[in-house]
Amino acid sequence: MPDTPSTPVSPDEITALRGEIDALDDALHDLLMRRSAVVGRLAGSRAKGVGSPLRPGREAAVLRRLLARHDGRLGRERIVRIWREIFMASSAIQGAVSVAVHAPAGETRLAQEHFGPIAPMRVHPTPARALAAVSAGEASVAVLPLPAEGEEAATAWWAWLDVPRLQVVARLPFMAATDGVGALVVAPVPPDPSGEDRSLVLVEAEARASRGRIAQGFEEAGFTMTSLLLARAADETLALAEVEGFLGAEDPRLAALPWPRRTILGAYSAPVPGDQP
Ligand SMILES: C=C(O[C@@H]1C=C(C(=O)O)C=C[C@H]1O)C(=O)O
Repeated sequence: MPDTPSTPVSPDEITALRGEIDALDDALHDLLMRRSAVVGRLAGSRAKGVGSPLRPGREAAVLRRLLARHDGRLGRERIVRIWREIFMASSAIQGAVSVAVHAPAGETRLAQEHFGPIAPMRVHPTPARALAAVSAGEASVAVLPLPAEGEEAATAWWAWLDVPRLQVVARLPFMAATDGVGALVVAPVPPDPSGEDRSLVLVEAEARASRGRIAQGFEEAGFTMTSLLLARAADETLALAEVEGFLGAEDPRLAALPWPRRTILGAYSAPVPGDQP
């Protein structure tokens, strides 16, 4: 409910308040122009090398820092929305970003919220087609459904992701959602750490390995697991674990897993709490 002022505001006061807003808009606009000039220097410095301009981990770190200092009447979710637009405007300065989506459960909305309404977006009938568009350079990223329990190992996109050429770099939405819809972003570049991350590890376990046994394997190797899902095939069980932290290929815990085939599919920022209802 909007607040209703207890005393009426005089026309003079309204004019003064609007004048204050105009001055603030000018200041915001000046800052946005200055910010884009700095982004342009970063892009021109070659510090970022070639390839995708997107740094999902850096974006998450910026947002987390701002949310930690946030105060006042703007909702936290609004701050995320405003900065998503700023990030995408900055990315556009550094190179075009286009999105290939496979969206059986409303993932297109998540993709639009994350990459903005201006980024070219194409919906593909299968995850494989969306990934092929990224491989062919037709799209910068693919947005794919979250892995789900009980998927067929033969068709689950995450079971056949061509890592390290393609990797999971972000999880949508950035702010924890209550409707349960989520998506993963796959890019032809490695993820970058945000400071508070989770990684995806795929292992190939024995055909009849129990969930408890697999979870125990991860725990005994020293991982803190946040989720585990299984895809059964005739001759093996594929297990996808989401674990705490940004995992490097040299992490000794990987070598401590009791299965010879283990692959890091990528990493992303841990979801940030949303607005309190
Ligand atoms: C400016 C950069 O590039 C992009 C834009 C960002 C921004 O506007 O802050 C942050 C991360 C990148 O997606 C950067 O790498 O820092």
